Amino acid sequence: MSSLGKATNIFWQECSVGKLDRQKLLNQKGCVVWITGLSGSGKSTLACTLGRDLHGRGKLSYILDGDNLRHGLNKDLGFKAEDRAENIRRVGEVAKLFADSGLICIASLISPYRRDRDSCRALLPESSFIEVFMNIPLEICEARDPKGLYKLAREGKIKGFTGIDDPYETPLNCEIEIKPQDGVCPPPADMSSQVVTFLEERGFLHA
Ligand SMILES: Nc1ncnc2c1ncn2[C@@H]1O[C@H](COP(=O)(O)OS(=O)(=O)O)[C@@H](OP(=O)(O)O)[C@H]1O
Ligand SMILES: Nc1ncnc2c1ncn2[C@@H]1O[C@H](COP(=O)(O)OP(=O)(O)O)[C@@H](O)[C@H]1O
Repeated sequence: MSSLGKATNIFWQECSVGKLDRQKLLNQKGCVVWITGLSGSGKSTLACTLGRDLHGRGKLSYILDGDNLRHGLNKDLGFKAEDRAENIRRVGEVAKLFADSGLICIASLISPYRRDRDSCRALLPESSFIEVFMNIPLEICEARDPKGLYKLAREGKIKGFTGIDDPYETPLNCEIEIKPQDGVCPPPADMSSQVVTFLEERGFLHA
């Protein structure tokens, strides 16, 4: 299998230990839980809670957090649409490798463009890309504003801030939606258990 970019004369190297062997070792199935939503919607909170809950069940996961990756792998990227697209493309490729290693990869990024998220989905085997939409209204995210970024965006001190003067395209085909009930957001433990239940029902928590 290969997908050629700029390089020519490159070949795919097969090895004798494969994904199924690794999954058997870990007693789980590799997949990507892709958490998308506005800044302040609770993506990192869900990612960390889910990571801890999976760890408690003896399941190996790894978190790819947009904010964190922008300190290293993606430090050369800003927030214009093409930079966000490259950000998501890189993280999608890394997530694909983690899933192939047998891990439950938890990616938490705003990932505001549908096309970019769908490209990541297309990298993964059927049904192993699980899109989680943090459907939390802007007013709630803005009221939380833990980093003070919405305030700066409203004051015009940050340009192109998602939800203020930059777009967020809501998912059309997500597997899981997290949203307030009667105006109240589910607590982190409930958000996480919604995802754990999905993973369990779809057989990801066993080889
Ligand atoms: N202009 C603008 N728009 C949105 N977010 C901004 C911006 N500038 C800085 N930040 C901070 O960057 C974090 C989002 O990074 P991501 O890599 O997840 O963004 S994206 O997926 O490429 O859109 C985001 O983190 P979260 O609040 O955790 O979402 C912000 O802390
Ligand atoms: N389910 C929740 N209920 C109440 N507050 C939450 C919930 N999830 C996250 N928060 C709070 O909202 C803020 C933003 O959460 P965070 O996980 O950093 O969002 P994001 O990663 O999407 O920017 C934090 O202060 C966090 O403690």
